[in-house]
Amino acid sequence: MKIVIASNKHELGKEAAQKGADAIREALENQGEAHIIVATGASQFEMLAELVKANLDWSKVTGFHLDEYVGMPETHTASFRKYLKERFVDRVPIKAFHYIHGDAESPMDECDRLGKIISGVRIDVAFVGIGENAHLAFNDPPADFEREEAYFIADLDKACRQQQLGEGWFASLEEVPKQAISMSVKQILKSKTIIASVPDERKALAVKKTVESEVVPEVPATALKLHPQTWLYLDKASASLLGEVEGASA
Ligand SMILES: N[C@@H]1[C@@H](O)[C@H](O)[C@@H](COP(=O)(O)O)O[C@@H]1O
Repeated sequence: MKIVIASNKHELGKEAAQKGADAIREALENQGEAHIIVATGASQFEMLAELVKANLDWSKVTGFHLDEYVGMPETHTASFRKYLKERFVDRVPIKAFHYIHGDAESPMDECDRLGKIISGVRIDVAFVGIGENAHLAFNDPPADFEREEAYFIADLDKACRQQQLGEGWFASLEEVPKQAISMSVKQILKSKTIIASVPDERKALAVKKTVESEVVPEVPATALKLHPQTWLYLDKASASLLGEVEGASA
């Protein structure tokens, strides 16, 4: 895992977006098309704001949605579809974007539908975040690193729901859904390049555990270390609890 420590979250956004755009460009040059995974959350704000400015042939890029709450209508302020639409999809002339319909009548069928679409597709870049509990998408601790399905229904525990509430997308804990449709760890790790954008002090402990612990299900984001092309973008605040990190560039 390569670690880059930027001076602040805006620089982080610029550097992560540039790395991602370069990887997309390379895929376009080599294969004539590119497939990407896009995450949501406050941690992706600056990166996405820069990525949409990248000079790329977006008409040859297809996107996949990382996770969404079960039962969530697209109009809700916390909807990840709404977020992706407003901050990414509507801002670039992208070929296609495969949203997770959290409010599908059968969430299981929705997982199967998306699983069929993504299976066999070469994913060039996955843009992800890491939660305060070190989750990856909604692979909460302890995460199942061996899960084969591309998408699954995750039960969200109180700690996870509390974190979502803390970010300000919901008015009360009762409003935070108890389930989500999430991409699996295995599916995320199939991506050729993984770009994890993780700014802010509230992530400092999760970052420390991710970097310093062994690869363990109790710290889901440690799975990123199994991948040879993971780039972890931090700012000074999220890196503040790290000891001397070998190979980190400031
Ligand atoms: N499940 C989502 C993930 O897709 C996101 O990458 C991560 C970090 O979120 P945030 O950036 O809001 O801290 O946790 C959220 O809850």
